[in-house]
Amino acid sequence: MENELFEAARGAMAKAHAPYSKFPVGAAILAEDGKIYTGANIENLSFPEGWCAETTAISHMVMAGQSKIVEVAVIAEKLALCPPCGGCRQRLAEFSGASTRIFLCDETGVKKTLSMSDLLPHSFETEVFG
Ligand SMILES: O=c1ccn([C@H]2C[C@H](O)[C@@H](CO)O2)c(=O)[nH]1
Ligand SMILES: [Zn+2]
Repeated sequence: MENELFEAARGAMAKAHAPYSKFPVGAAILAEDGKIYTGANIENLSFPEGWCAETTAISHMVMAGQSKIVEVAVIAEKLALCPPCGGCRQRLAEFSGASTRIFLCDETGVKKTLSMSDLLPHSFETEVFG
């Protein structure tokens, strides 16, 4: 599944809209239903209005009715590895467990595997919202 997720993330990266940063990113999420949901970064001329590949993939997963992430793969065209940004770590954590695996890929495959708790230790938790 690791390899399938890598291929899906790479395919998603090809759809990035990143004319400003020229930094295409692709993400693929394996959800509880066994399906893969993909995303790419989508930038905007008004720079802060763009968003990340992981965020697009989460949107696709949620709109398909899924709320549990099993595994994630992320790939960028121009970096050896592309660990999710802080905001995406928080968004991924919303639908993950501490041991959910995140595969950091380059163009040849999975290069590093981290857990959600590696990426976001001491994450925000509260019982205030039930
Ligand atoms: O984990 C990351 C980090 C960055 N980006 C995007 C945001 C922006 O479009 C470009 C450069 O930061 O890469 C992602 O999609 N995911
Ligand atoms: Zn991000």
